Amino acid sequence: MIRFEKVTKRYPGPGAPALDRVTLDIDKGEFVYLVGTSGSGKSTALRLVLRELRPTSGRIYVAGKEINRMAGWKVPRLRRQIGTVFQDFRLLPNKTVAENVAFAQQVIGKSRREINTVVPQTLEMVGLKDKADRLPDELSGGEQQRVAIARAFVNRPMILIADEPTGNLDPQTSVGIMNLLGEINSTGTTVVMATHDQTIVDQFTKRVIELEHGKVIRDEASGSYGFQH
Ligand SMILES: Nc1ncnc2c1ncn2[C@@H]1O[C@H](COP(=O)(O)OP(=O)(O)OP(=O)(O)O)[C@@H](O)[C@H]1O
Repeated sequence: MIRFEKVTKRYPGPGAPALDRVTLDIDKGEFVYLVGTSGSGKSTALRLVLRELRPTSGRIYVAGKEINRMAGWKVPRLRRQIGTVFQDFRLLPNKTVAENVAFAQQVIGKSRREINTVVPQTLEMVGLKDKADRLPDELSGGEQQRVAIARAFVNRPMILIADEPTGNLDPQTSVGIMNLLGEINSTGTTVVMATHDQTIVDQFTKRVIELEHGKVIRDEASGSYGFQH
């Protein structure tokens, strides 16, 4: 589903590359944690998958297509197949919960009829059916993250990218978010989650890919946050 072949990314200026000849393969339906200290290249890797950045060298395939050779007009279609969730939720503050989720469908031209069916279903899935008419700032952090996940999932993407989704949440709320990401993964959506959350990685055991100075230093099918000696 996602394949990096000797991918190097250098930002302008001096210094080591942010990613250095990274090769990895993530299959459809996998759940993968991307771990590593701050600056190790996690966000860079995620942004490359979205084609928000272009690699300096190497090839990146998403769903069998080499995305750097893809014409610019096809990039929106690529991004529609990838849901994104961030640490800071990024909800539209003046729109209600339901409107935030509906917006993701409106921008890709879904009919009102479909939106009226799918948005309530998705809000039910994330446990927010009763809060559809609230504004984001009337919700807890965990609830806001559920809205963000509903918005990312409402178009049933092939891939869900989550960059520190539990970074602003307390441990118990984080567990609820992980259960939800697990549920989404069980529908066949590939989940790639960059995280510093050791407790979560050790509790919800999944494949772990660790980056250090832009290189893959560990890739374990069922790993923990830190290397186990
Ligand atoms: N836009 C940019 N311009 C220049 N250098 C950048 C840019 N974005 C990231 N970098 C550098 O690339 C390296 C990797 O950064 P990246 O954000 O991918 O790391 P990260 O593992 O996601 O870190 P964190 O855990 O803090 O989010 C760092 O050295 C960083 O300073």
